Amino acid sequence: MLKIKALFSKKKPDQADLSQGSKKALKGKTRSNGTTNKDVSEDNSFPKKRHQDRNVMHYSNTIADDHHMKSLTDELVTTIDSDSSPSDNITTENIETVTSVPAIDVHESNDDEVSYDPLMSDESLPIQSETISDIPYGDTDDENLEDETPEKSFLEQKELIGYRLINKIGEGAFSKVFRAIPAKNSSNEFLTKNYKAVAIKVIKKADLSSINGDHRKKDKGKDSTKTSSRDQVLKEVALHKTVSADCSQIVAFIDFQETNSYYYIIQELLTGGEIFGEIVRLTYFSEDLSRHVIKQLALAVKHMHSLGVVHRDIKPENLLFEPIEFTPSVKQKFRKSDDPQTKADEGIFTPDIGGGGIGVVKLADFGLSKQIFSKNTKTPCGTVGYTAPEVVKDEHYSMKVDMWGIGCVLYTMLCGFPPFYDEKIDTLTEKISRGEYTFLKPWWDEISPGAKNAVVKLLELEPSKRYDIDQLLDDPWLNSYDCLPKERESSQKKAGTSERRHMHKNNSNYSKRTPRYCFHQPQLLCVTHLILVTQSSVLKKIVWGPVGAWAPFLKTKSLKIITMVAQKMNHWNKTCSN
Ligand SMILES: Nc1ncnc2c1ncn2[C@@H]1O[C@H](COP(=O)(O)OP(=O)(O)OP(=O)(O)O)[C@@H](O)[C@H]1O
Repeated sequence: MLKIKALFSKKKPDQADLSQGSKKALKGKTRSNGTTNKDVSEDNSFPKKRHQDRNVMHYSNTIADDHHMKSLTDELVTTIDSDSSPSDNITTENIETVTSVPAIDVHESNDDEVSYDPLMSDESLPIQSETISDIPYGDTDDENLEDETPEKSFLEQKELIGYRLINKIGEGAFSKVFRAIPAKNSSNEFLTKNYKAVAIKVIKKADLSSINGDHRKKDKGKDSTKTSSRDQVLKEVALHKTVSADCSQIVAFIDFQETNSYYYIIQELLTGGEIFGEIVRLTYFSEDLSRHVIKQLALAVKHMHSLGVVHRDIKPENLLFEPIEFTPSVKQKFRKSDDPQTKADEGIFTPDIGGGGIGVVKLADFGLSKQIFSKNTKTPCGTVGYTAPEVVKDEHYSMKVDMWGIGCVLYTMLCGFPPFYDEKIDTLTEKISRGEYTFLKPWWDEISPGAKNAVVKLLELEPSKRYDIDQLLDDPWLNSYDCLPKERESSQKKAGTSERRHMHKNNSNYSKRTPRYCFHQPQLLCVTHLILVTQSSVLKKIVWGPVGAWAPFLKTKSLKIITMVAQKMNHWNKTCSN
């Protein structure tokens, strides 16, 4: 089955992902463009709206009634079924009728396009007919002028209604992500109450059809490809909208527009960027900071699983965060494997707030998410290094694949390199299918048995023995705090599940020792960056068609990564020769 969603998500092996993510981290982040963290779902005031531009279709943000949801669901299920290859095991027995997926209200404004909202009355909708060019730029406060002045004139701006693109903040394989502001004097101005700025993922339709290399689709002709890509985007949006409602650990969905040339997914802006970049910056996270991230991720996954939705692409690149003020350590603590010259200070961890500049963490990117309605699904997807063995082995899998992904993230945060890596995709696949990973010395020497136990329970080969999300949330390590006095810790534990929502502090109790080890260089995160930077042809050997399809589109990695790797290798070489 061709998962077109995978094409949107430039799915790639883990280290390819790492390289991609670090590119952004290394070029630095803008952490000053604040937005409130208020969940959009709290605001019921989104108006139903339409505009009369014949070139633009508007998708209102309202939740449709059951009838509408059923018709969209039927359409999506049809899409899934018609998109399946014989090897897929998604049957109608496995798929119950979706009643929880809110439909996207699609309003016809172009005669060539289809309307999906038979129940929406025109009279009930305020008219939104302004275009961005109608909106004056000069009505901003002086202090906000810089934040609100577009960096340049973006092509993508032309067809976008009610938002002003300010600057590009990210790029996927088939999308660009912009920081934008709800335009003043537009019907979106009310959004500024909750969102000073938003993130807009722009997918160019032409790019989707040009990269859709699935031979089955080609056989069906261009139109079916176009329809399938569109359905896939609508499905991603519908799932994003569903799962982000009432969950503050998931990036909020705000709005969606489709125009002649683009899809625009408007979402909450997380100004810190990806957790991945922070792992590269800090080399690894302390146990308390790792907990801080995993707890929030676990709550997001708990919410998704309770809705029957599996994310299927949990990785550090898909965890975004809001920055917090950094408080330097009074005396920086090092692990014995650290290079004191280059190890960045994580700073002081503040309970309920975070540390290392990382505050609120939210799960993003629902391009591979799927609503499953029974235990099993069997669609190959995901990012190779973080993929569960049952997926690699092409067996049935379920929600437990997300638990494996959490295990990979936890492992990576704790030590700074992923649990499974091999230059050769075939060998990597083998390692994953055997669950072959180790707590490598010296990097894992100072990591607590509790943390290791959590990793072991998450990276359990047999899905039925692997932690489920509730077991993870009850894990003793996840609910203990290195930084807190024991009395406070036990009282926090007694407080039960409500405590799960709080963040905890670390004053770091790691011992400071001088490193004198010969490092296993190829296992290290930064070296794996280098390997993939220089040997990207490896990516073309990816076993899965859907994943292979994006391989040629992977971008050349930043020179800065190579420079950083060279510096680190220089240090390791020196250490080895001592
Ligand atoms: N809501 C957001 N707030 C801040 N940055 C974002 C947001 N959404 C995406 N980004 C940034 O834009 C980049 C690309 O976004 P996204 O991952 O959604 O695109 P994609 O095409 O799905 O990419 P991928 O191929 O990695 O799945 C990400 O690296 C992320 O850093």
